Amino acid sequence: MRIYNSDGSEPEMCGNGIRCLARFVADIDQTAARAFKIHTLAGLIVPELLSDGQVRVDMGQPILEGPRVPTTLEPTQGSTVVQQELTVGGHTFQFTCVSMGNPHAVTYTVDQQPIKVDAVDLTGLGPLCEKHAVFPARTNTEFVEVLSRSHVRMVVWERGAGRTLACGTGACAVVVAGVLEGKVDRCCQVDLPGGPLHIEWKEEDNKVYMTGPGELVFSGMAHMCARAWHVTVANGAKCPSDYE
Ligand SMILES: N[C@@H](CCC[C@H](N)C(=O)O)C(=O)O
Repeated sequence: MRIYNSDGSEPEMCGNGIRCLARFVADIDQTAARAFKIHTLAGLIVPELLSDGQVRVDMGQPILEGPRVPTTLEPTQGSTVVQQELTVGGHTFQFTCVSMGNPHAVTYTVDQQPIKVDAVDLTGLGPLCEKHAVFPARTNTEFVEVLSRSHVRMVVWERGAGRTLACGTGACAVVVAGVLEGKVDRCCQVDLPGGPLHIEWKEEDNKVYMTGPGELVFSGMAHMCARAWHVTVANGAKCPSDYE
């Protein structure tokens, strides 16, 4: 799977995208397997269709070493950046930095107070975080409110895409960061503006598992460039006119 942000940049992974891809493949080929191994720039990712229609995804192990996230923020726990202070837009945040193949900066506090997501100035702060010099590959930024140890709310400013309704890799990073900060349990519901995701960071294998929906919203046809036709033809179309 390859994916592009709306600014044209190519991220390593997309949690929403991989659930949608699994749902799409299963819907167009009812005989297809119920679990898929999908190569991404973040490595092998394994989504599985559940009997209740949800998609559970083995998202792999989080990357926690600061330079590999990447961030130049000073590590606070071994090589991991946990609750490191950074002032952005006149406010001080405590960022925990996690890579799920793509980089995330997660904060549960603003000016030493717990975040209330409804009060976050996402369009003001998001671009400043995304392009801050301490994030050399830019970053996705998650602002999180704790409802209980097994339930949080988040809003996200995505690298290359801005405000979005949901971010699967972001929800995973939020739970990993929350566990590292001692704020949430390893199994946690994450409410996003687009709906909830269930995240588990398993102690046994150190992998993060994401469960959520993938739903058909619309279907349509598009004329694609010559390069894209190779993909379509390889998938069985006889000629471009099949799609006209
Ligand atoms: N903007 C992200 C890539 C997309 C993430 C996605 N929304 C998700 O669901 O994980 C990036 O540039 O890393």
